[in-house]
Amino acid sequence: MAFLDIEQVVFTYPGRSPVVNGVDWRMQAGDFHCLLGRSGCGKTTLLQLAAGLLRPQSGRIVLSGGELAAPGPQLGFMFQAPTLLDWHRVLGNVLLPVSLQRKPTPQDEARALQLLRQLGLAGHAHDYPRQLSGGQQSRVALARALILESPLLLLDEPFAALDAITRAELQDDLLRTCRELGTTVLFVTHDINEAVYLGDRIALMQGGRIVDDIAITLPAPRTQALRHGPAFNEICARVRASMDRASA
Ligand SMILES: Nc1ncnc2c1ncn2[C@@H]1O[C@H](COP(=O)(O)OP(=O)(O)OP(=O)(O)O)[C@@H](O)[C@H]1O
Repeated sequence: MAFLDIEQVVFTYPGRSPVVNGVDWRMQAGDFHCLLGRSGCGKTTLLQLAAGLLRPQSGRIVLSGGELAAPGPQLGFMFQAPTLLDWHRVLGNVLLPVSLQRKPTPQDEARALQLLRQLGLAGHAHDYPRQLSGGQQSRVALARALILESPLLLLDEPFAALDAITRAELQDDLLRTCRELGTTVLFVTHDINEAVYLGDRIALMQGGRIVDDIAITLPAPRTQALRHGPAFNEICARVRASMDRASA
């Protein structure tokens, strides 16, 4: 049995043709799954279905053996914009998913501070978001997505707005933290290079369907040097060719 099982899922916005059109996709526990496709092919909609934020018109989504009805603590999210609360300090923002369920304990605070330390923000716990750079705000959003140690993390182009160096650093932070926690990840991107660097598998989406699901056979843990090697470029070319075949 897969950890997250998307079975024959169809979703249509009112007055349009189906945006997700019979998706079958199985994700194994502990794997890093990238969902790659051109703009407008339905990636965000599929992620929102996987999160329980949208309900499929037909088909079903099964998480750990149970049908998914609504978002809950089993899921962590991060979107393209950090969406921090301006009136809360960094620590309060990281603790928000806990605060929505109960009063944070000293252990929760210690965990939040540890995540901030791991993400290079040790000295910023009591700053407000407006005092941070864009990359630092994204790190806070990542810590917030990780605070509940949810078994499934859903990320929608979380680093798209960042400069290349900050983006590479955050990719490594994300990989390291998810490996340590054994998190299953669904990461939406339209960047082939990013998908190959991060993914254990890449699902290609085209016209509302998953048209390929490619295993990435690069060594782990990934290091930035890998990006300059022939194996990396060869896999990028293979993924590109598969995307071109699907859209031909
Ligand atoms: N709330 C909505 N109401 C109506 N149509 C929508 C809505 N959200 C998305 N769509 C349409 O559904 C299609 C798929 O959108 P979606 O955001 O899922 O694609 P995407 O692959 O994530 O795109 P991008 O990479 O540009 O973010 C697009 O044609 C979009 O215009």
